[in-house]
Amino acid sequence: MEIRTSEMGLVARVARLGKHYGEGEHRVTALDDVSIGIRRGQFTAIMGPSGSGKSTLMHVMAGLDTPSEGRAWLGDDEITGLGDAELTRLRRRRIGFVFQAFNLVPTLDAMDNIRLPFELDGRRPSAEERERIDALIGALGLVGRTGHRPHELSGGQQQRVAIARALATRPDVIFADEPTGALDSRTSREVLQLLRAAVVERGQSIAMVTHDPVAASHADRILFLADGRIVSDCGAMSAEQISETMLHLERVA
Ligand SMILES: Nc1ncnc2c1ncn2[C@@H]1O[C@H](COP(=O)(O)OP(=O)(O)OP(=O)(O)O)[C@@H](O)[C@H]1O
Repeated sequence: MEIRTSEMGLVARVARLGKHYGEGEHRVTALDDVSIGIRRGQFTAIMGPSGSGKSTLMHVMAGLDTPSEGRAWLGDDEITGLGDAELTRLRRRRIGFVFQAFNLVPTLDAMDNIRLPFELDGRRPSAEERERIDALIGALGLVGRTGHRPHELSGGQQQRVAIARALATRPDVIFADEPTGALDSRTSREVLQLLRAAVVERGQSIAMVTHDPVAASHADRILFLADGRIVSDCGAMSAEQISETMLHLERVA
């Protein structure tokens, strides 16, 4: 019998993953035989040169993209081969997303965007959840902005709404793609501290793609990708050590 993902102390994992685009001489290999797990209660950063496969790996792990080869699990559920409806349900219950393109609904104001995961799950936030949402709005400096629609907010404010939305339902795992990309350094630090608190205080798990060595230095573990493969799996590192590793990978890429 197969060992379950949870018994391995993981919240998500992939095995022998491959992802290709195009055919023949146009074929691009985005992921090449990747086997890796995201550990429960850890903040994992995923780094690597541009085009190394970071976003593809995160999208496959989160069930947003299907692999060409290999298998993927979210918790104990294998997601490879699941239909759209089942995948959507799993994602909604288990995952929070913070993506570069924010993925906010343009016609909804900030508060309704934050409450959207509850709405989609067919329920209203409980009193405790409403309190958590208010605390997130305060911590993210969004007080007074909750009635604004995305186009009335700056890029950084939109990103903070996306972060509040991802944390509001307290999902098992949060997938974040460049969550601090649109933020100034002070707000970045606050966002990273909030993500850390989700891990340390509430035992949630985070996988974060980033180019920023300072952002990655908040992580417990750093995975480095190059040419679609995991080339290094490290514990916490300083921003300087991370920059050096990245320089080395970019030189050999
Ligand atoms: N839809 C697609 N069609 C064709 N090729 C793609 C597609 N998506 C990604 N790729 C290619 O797959 C490889 C990995 O892309 P991916 O976006 O995962 O890299 P990344 O490490 O996230 O890059 P970046 O840091 O620049 O965002 C790249 O060579 C990219 O050009």
